[in-house]
Parts: sequence; C-alpha cells; structure tokens
Amino acid sequence: MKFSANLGFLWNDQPLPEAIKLAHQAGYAAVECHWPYQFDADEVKNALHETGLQMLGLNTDRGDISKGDNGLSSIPGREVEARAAIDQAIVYASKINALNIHVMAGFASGEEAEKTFIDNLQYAADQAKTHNITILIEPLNHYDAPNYFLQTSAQAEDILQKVDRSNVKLMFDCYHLQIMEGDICRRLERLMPIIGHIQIASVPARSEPNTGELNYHYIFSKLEALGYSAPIGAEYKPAKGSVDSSWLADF
Ligand SMILES: O=C(O)[C@H](O)C(=O)CO
Ligand SMILES: [Mg+2]
Repeated sequence: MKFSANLGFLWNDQPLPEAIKLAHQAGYAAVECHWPYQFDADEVKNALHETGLQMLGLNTDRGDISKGDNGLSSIPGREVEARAAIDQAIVYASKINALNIHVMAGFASGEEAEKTFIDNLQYAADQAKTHNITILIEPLNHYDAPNYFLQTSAQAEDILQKVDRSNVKLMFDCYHLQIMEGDICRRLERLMPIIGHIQIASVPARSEPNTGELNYHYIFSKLEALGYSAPIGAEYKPAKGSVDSSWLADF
C-alpha cells in the first residue's frame, strides 16, 4: 500500500514546504493538506518538485472560524462566499498541480441546504474541469462536527447522483464512516465507483492507524483485491504530539 501524509495533522507545526520534505523523508508516497492558503504556492510547488511528491488534495476555506464556520457550500445565503472559496481553491490547486479539492459543506440542514450544496458543487465541478481537478465531498462524524450538513455515505451518494458531474466524487474517510455507519469493507466495495480518495486513522482516538477498533491489515487486503492502488491518506493526529511514522513499516 502507498500512503499520503495528511499535512493538516502531520508536521502541522512546520511551514508547509518543510512538512512536505519531512513527509518525503519519512517514506510517504504523496501528500495532502487542509488549508494551505497562508503559504506561498511557488514555495509549495518547489518542495513538491524537489521531493517528487504529488499534492493529492486541499480543502476549500472554512469561512469565519472565529464564528464557528466549517465550510460554506451548503449554507443558503452564503453562495457568494462559498464560490469565492471554491475559486480560491481552484487557483491554488492548479498552481501546485493538486489533484483534488474537498468542498466543505458547513453547518446546515434541510432541503434548501441540499439545493445550495448541489448548486455550489455543480459550479465547482464546472470550474475545476478545465484544470483536470476532481471535487470531493466528505461525510464527517456527528461527534467531531455536530450538525455538519454531510454525515453519511448514503447522503453523499444521493448528492453525487443529483450533482451529476463525473468529476465530483466521495472522500471515504474510514475514521468518520466507521463511527457513523461501520461495515467498512462492504461499503468500500459497493461505493468504489464513486470514491475519489480514501483516508484512515484509528477509531475512536483518531491516532496512528494500526491502533483502535479498525483492522487496517484486513481492510487493505480487501482494497488490494479490489485493485485499489492510489495512495491512502494518513489523516491522523499523532498520539504523542510528535510524528512517529514507524507504523508505515507494518504495511
Ligand atoms: O476532518 C476530516 O476528516 C477532513 O478530511 C477534512 O478535510 C477537514 O475537516
Ligand atoms: Mg478526512
């Protein structure tokens, strides 16, 4: 299996270009991040070039985090801000040749929120297409993100059908979906055609993947049997605060 270091959680005390180099030294095959916007895109691009790593993905800006925003794209009345965040992500991603953009839904519920999310995702997909960028949506668990608009894979599947764009896919985060739904292996197999990226962490602690209730040896053997060969996102919070990548050797 190949792994992508999620630099939102790993080496997140370092400037992004430095974190990319540290991920390379630790043996990761790719990198991904959350919100890279404070870092100069040329410096990030140079670090990617120097290490030969690809940036798999980044997130749209969350909005005003001091007011509790966690994404904007499903919030009726905030379409202008949501689309500005999508535009910003596309410009940054295309500068550093990132493959995917996770469009964050935010806190909302109901039919109007669903319609807003679908409209914004269609906008994002159409803008991203010319840059060969895939748009991702990700269900988040209701403990970490109570009242987040997107919470289950069934809801994501329904949204993807309604969005009806081939470059919009599901980010299957095993950590969130184990908490919300379980049945991870059957779910991965069934949803494989709409999966754009997979992320892992232990459950429930969200720390190093080889601890906790999910058996990743078993899950990876199933993914291998399904022919999945893309790098898997190691999106975990290091248990002791400093990154120990020795778990990579187990896989
Ligand atoms: O928290 C996660 O799982 C994410 O992947 C993310 O993008 C930030 O919320
Ligand atoms: Mg995730």
